[in-house]
Amino acid sequence: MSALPAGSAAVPVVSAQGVGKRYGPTVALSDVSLTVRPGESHALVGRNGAGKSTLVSILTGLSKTDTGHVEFGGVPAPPLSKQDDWKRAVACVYQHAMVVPQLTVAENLFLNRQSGKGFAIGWQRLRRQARDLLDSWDVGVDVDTPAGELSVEDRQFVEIARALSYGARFIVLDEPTAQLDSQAIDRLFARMRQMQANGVTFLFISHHLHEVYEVCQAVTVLRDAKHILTAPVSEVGRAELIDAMTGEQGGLSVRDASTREALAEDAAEVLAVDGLSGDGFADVTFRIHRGEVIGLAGSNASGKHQVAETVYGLRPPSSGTVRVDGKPLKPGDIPAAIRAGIGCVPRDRHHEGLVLEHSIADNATLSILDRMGKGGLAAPGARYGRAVRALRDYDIVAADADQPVSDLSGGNQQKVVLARALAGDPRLVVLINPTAGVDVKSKEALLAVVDRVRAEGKAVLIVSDELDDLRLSDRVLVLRAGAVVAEHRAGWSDGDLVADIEGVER
Ligand SMILES: Nc1ncnc2c1ncn2[C@@H]1O[C@H](COP(=O)(O)OP(=O)(O)OP(=O)(O)O)[C@@H](O)[C@H]1O
Repeated sequence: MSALPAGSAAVPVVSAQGVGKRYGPTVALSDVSLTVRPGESHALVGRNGAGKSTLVSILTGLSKTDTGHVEFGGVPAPPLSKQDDWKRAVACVYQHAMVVPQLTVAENLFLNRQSGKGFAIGWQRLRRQARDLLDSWDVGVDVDTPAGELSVEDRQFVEIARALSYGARFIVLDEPTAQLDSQAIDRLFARMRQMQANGVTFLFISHHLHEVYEVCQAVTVLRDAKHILTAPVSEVGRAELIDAMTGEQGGLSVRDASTREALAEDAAEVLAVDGLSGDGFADVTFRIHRGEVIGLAGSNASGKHQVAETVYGLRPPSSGTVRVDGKPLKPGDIPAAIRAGIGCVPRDRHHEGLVLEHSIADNATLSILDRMGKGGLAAPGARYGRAVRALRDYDIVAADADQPVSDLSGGNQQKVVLARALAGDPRLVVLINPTAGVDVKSKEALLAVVDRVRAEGKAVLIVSDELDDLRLSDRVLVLRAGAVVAEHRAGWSDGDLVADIEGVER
């Protein structure tokens, strides 16, 4: 396939018409069309399971349509067997790294593309080519760094540069902001605008609708596998967008802790963290009582994740103590934390959260197998029953509870992780970015579940980049450079909290 005709407003960069896709009984896409114009950033939004990733897999040559057809720049998409042709047309930057972590940036960029006769000459040229490529797109990353050591932000830029080096000028960004803090998001958006000005077109997937308004010019909404609307962003209001996504009228409501009754004076203490220090944080002290929610806020470098991960035993502290119900917790020991009554939603559901090839029922009950039957063998009926309840309680879109978790959309996988965290009736729930990848409406449902378990008397620790997640908190502790620098009681204003997170005066 030849390179895309650039800059021609008449010929769409990509045009998908009447696309249909089934997975067994599941209709993932039904008669979906999408047209993306050159030089725009086009948002693709929809609730969890709406079909966004399925459409992306078709637009990037990873899977085949059952019906319909796709064109790039007016030319029919290549057959799936011609992956090099696909690479010249389009690339997707996923939330999860598509680089080989042990290899350097230069090797990742030009892997399998080395030329030059002698080995030594080849390597030098490879490094120079890599540096030239990154310089030409203004990406300030050292080409000798092992890719596994890159920040998420730099890794994404390297992957974008790699796509551009194949000639692709159409790039799909699949929830690119999910793991970035606000400063990194600003940098990403600035870079997107700069690349757009240089002829790059983006398809941008995000559950954060304000980002759609900030960086996109057009938006397409999918719902229940169908195309609902495509319009210029300037012509669709936020409420209308949410209505299109949900098929219902009415906005969102996330309960703010300031609207509920104050915590009882005599509420028992569940978690006591004293003088806790470790990798990336120092001397952190706080308490959480029954029925109380504490939020931890800060940039990605603030140490907030490390504090929470130390509480649930993923990391050993260098000093300080964690006590649950007055009893010291064995440091760095997750099973001990679970036995002490801690349930957690970890930071990365793929590595610490789920057994992807197992069913929803297995995953949702993983933390409580020992309690459901002798020797960890729970009766299949009991597990299935619990899982069916989880599907309902957590708004999980799935064919049934026996479906492997790997078949679920990203947001629905996250809901299974939350179901599992709460399945064991823990005393303390530690939630790290609990609504990452979860659509706006499901987020409301998940936060309502967290509020319910709080009302039942559990203690909750929420670490999140999202202000909506933190609104449930009685108090939000702000960390900067590993230290708690501010505390905000429920009812804080967004501006004040963000100013403290960023460390700027207001
Ligand atoms: N490999 C698969 N096998 C079976 N079903 C699948 C498979 N991949 C996706 N599905 C189903 O297809 C539907 C669409 O999923 P898709 O991943 O495209 O949603 P999404 O819009 O990307 O959601 P999210 O926002 O949660 O990422 C879902 O019902 C999902 O369970």
